[in-house]
Amino acid sequence: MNTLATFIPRTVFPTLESLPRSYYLGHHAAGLSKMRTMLSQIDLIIECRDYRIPLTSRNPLFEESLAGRERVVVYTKRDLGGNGEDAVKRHTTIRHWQSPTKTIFSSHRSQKDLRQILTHIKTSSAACGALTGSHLMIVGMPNVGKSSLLNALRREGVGKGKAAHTGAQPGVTRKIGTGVKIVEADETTGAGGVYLLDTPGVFMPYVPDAEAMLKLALCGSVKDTIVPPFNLADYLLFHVNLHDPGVYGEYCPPTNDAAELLEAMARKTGRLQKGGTPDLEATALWMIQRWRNGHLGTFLLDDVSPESIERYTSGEGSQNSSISQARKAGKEAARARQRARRSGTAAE
Ligand SMILES: Nc1nc2c(ncn2[C@@H]2O[C@H](COP(=O)(O)OP(=O)(O)OP(=O)(O)O)[C@@H](O)[C@H]2O)c(=O)[nH]1
Repeated sequence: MNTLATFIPRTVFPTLESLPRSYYLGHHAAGLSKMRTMLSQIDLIIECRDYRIPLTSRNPLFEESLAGRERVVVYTKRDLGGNGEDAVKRHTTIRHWQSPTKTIFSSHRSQKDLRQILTHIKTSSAACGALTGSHLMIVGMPNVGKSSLLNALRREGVGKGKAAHTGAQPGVTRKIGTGVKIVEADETTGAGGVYLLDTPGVFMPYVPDAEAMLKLALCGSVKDTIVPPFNLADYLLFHVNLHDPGVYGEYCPPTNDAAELLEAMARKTGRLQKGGTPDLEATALWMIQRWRNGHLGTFLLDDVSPESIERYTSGEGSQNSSISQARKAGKEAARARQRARRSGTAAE
């Protein structure tokens, strides 16, 4: 019997209440505060979000802290989200949601996408008419692809090489750099050049639910040690099965059991511990990396429909109150640690 035809994937993933829900680091807060002080010199903000999680990778902090500047939203890593009719429909839905803010879907390797971003930048810069040039800032969650986009825009715009470091783990950029030229000045029109400022990725103070944390972790927005790799691989398997369980056919038949798949992968790829026991954690990390590189199917983790956007936006109020609750809880925990240190009972 064809197991692929009879296989029934899970339609619900269990809530993992014990997962950490915060990852707001010192350099995130410092970066955001510096961005705020520089805002008056900025003509346009490029806000990057991850195409695979268009709703979940929106950081409300950017709305709150960087308001009052023109903005363009760029959904990065579009190549990892799949194409076809579904993509056209979802782009329309997202654009409608973001309207009147300009929204662009991009892959850092697509010349067409880069040109579209550059055209928008040039139009917007011409409108602000600064002879000394215009200054842009690129912001977004950690690992969303800001530095890669900056390098790609520079390559496409002025034909120059890499200016910013990039990497597969979050937190490669920790400080705001100096402006990098991405468009030359135009002597015929008198328009100045366009300079883009890279910034450190900023995580949200508090993630609204455990599933959102799994999505952010899977897309690489938090370090791979924060959420147990087995949970991440299990959540990934849940999504892979909903799209095409055939993609892991070389390892095992369709399954809802992450341990079964990981064990088969470990044996086939030689990820074994002493005594030949499969190393499930190392294999989970390898499986996640394969998906991040587009090898286990290309699809979104967020549901994008007018209804899900409505649910997301109606939950924003509670999200903002969770942010203030998280801040209060953070301050209270710091005070408790201080009291414990003073009384000599600290147990950190
Ligand atoms: N497939 C694909 N990968 C991308 C794209 N953009 C970036 N990446 C990859 O995503 C990872 C993170 O990219 P970075 O540019 O370092 O991300 P960042 O937002 O600057 O990261 P922080 O330093 O944490 O702020 C790297 O492994 C990039 O190669 C894209 O459009 N498509």
